[in-house]
Amino acid sequence: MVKQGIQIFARVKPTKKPTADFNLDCDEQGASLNFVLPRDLADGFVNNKREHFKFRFQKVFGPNASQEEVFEDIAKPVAENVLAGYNGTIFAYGQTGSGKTFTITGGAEHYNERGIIPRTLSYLYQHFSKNSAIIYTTHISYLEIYNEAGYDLLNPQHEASRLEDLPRVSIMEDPDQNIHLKNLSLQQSANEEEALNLLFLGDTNRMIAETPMNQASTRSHCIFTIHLRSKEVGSATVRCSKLHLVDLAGSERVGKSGVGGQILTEAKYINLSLHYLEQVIIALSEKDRSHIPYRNSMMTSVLRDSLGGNCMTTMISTVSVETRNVAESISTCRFAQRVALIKNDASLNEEVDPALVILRLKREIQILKEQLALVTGEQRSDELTPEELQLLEEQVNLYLDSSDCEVARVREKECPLNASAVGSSNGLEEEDRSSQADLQKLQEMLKHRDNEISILVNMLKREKKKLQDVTFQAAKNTLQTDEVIETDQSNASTPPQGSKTRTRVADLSTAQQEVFELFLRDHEDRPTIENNKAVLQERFIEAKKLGEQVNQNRIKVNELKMQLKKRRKQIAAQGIMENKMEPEPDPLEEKILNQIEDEKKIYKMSSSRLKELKTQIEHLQHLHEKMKFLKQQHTDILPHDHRGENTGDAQNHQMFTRRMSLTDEAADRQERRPREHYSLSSKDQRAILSPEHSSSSIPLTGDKQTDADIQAFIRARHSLLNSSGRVPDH
Ligand SMILES: Nc1ncnc2c1ncn2[C@@H]1O[C@H](COP(=O)(O)OP(=O)(O)OP(=O)(O)O)[C@@H](O)[C@H]1O
Repeated sequence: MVKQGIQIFARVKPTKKPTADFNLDCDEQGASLNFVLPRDLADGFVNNKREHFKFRFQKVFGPNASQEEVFEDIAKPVAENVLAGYNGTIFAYGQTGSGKTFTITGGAEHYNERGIIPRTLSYLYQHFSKNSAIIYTTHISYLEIYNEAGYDLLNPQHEASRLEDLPRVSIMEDPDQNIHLKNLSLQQSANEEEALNLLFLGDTNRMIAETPMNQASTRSHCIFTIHLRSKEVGSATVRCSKLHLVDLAGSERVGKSGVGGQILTEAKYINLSLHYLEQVIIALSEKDRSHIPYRNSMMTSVLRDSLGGNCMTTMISTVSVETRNVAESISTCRFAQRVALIKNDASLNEEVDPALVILRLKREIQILKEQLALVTGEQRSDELTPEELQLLEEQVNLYLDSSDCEVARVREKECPLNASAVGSSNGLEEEDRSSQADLQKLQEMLKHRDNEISILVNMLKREKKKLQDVTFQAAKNTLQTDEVIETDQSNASTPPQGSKTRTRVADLSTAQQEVFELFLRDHEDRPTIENNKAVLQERFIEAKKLGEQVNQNRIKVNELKMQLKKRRKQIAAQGIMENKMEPEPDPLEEKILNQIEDEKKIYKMSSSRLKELKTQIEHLQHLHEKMKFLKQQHTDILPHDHRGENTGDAQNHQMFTRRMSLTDEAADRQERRPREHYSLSSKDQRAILSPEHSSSSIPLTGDKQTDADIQAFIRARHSLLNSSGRVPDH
């Protein structure tokens, strides 16, 4: 709020006639207007009439001051305040013919004679066009107060008609003592041209008459008002201000005006209303005056804000320095001095856009209705519209995204126990996510192992079949050999070649037996593999169950969390409704929190068991890897064994040797197996297979290719044993 006295200015009308003695003094504080009245000899030599008069103003405009100068110094600052959102008033006061209309509206002859109204309009519209960031709306009203009656000068239907035909304006007052003018039209003007047209229309309708002192005397008070509404783009705040530009009727005394008839009546009314104006001014300038008689006249009622109210007001005293008008001029200056004592309280007229306020209130009502329904448990009977559904979805997402931390913080302040529960449930979520990933990994691993096991079982089946074939072939060979022996025994002369053959047959028979034993032993591995497979399946089933359990836990915890949020919302809404500052402990909320804790315990147990299972499954996987490697070795050898079947004794022996090495390794792997059934002692085998052992000591077949194979096998075996840290005994 700005506390400001009414600014007073004086303007001296130029004159061609001889003038009274007056001068203007200017200093830093303003200017003063000095009058020197000549001593009237008719009053006698001895009289105490005052001869010197000095009046101070903000500024005094001499006879040569231009309209532009007056506008710049008086109207422009007021217009700027109006643009900033303050109310403003400029009123001209002076006797008839002193230049009030010339100053406010301007002369009719030259463009340069444009007065304050057209110049202010021009200034405002120029400002609007320069500031595109602010939206301005301008309305104009033009009120004439003639003989204490108000008329709307801007009614387009009554253009150039008689004053009586103009709409009558009446004053209404609301309980807050705000004045409203009924029937006064507000005409919107989008640009300067439209505003000037309105000014011209109003001026045409004004009551003008010829008086002895002014050929075109305005016989009424006229108030031209610019209503300004400004709003920054994107802002909800609106500024509304008014600028009253007032041209008062002449303030001369009736006796001096030299009029009669209707003009005399007018003069009386003018004098009366100016008298009331003076009374208001005196009342306002006096301290501790409780009652200000604004209601005495229409003019003071309308200008109520401008005089001692929410307005920045400026008065222009128009004076004539012609000798015959000096007394009136002094009277005008005296009046101005009193006006200068009045202090106004101008405040920024800012308000929130009513349309936006309505929108906001509607939203608030909707939210409150929803909260009420939530608290009272009232159900909506109608279905939600798609817009409502979308809005709800957005709100829920927004709440879930942003409110967790906020809620946690708020709850932490309210109850540390709750905060820890929320925090722990967040931790639970993280654990849950990592366990889910573990579970998935384990499931994949189990699937993989399962496939491997079935491949191994198939391989074992194939091997079994092949060994059966080999056994069958060996039995067949034995039968044939027996036949040969029998034939040899029946011959008296047995060549040395025959005894050699028998020895070979005996060797072959032993090799076949070893192969058979190997088959049996390999066959014995099957239960181990089957057992491992069964254990793996068991673990898999358990892991699957636990996975489901963990999932159930997670769903349950989420449900409980939703319940918790909903409950807290209800409690908060209830608190708002009942205006409770502190939230009371809620048993239901406690119950939900306990349930969350229980679920958390179950979850932790399941989670740790899943970890155990993971270790076990990894161990089993390791065993299977080992078995897979051994079986792979076995499978690689088998094709050579088959070659042995076809190529005779040497290949059979090679097969035997390889089988021996395999058996040896299998024996080491499976310590539980008895070694007695080997046809060669373990020591003998090692001696044979040791790399240090000279190649000549290894029983060779005589076939170059086969012998090379045997040597390569021995080297490979040795390097394998070395890499696994098992160096054979020497
Ligand atoms: N400063 C000025 N410069 C030139 N001419 C002026 C000046 N002031 C007034 N006049 C002229 O004096 C005449 C009377 O002025 P004006 O009509 O403005 O007086 P007024 O105070 O409005 O009188 P009324 O109260 O009777 O309406 C007009 O012809 C106007 O052009």
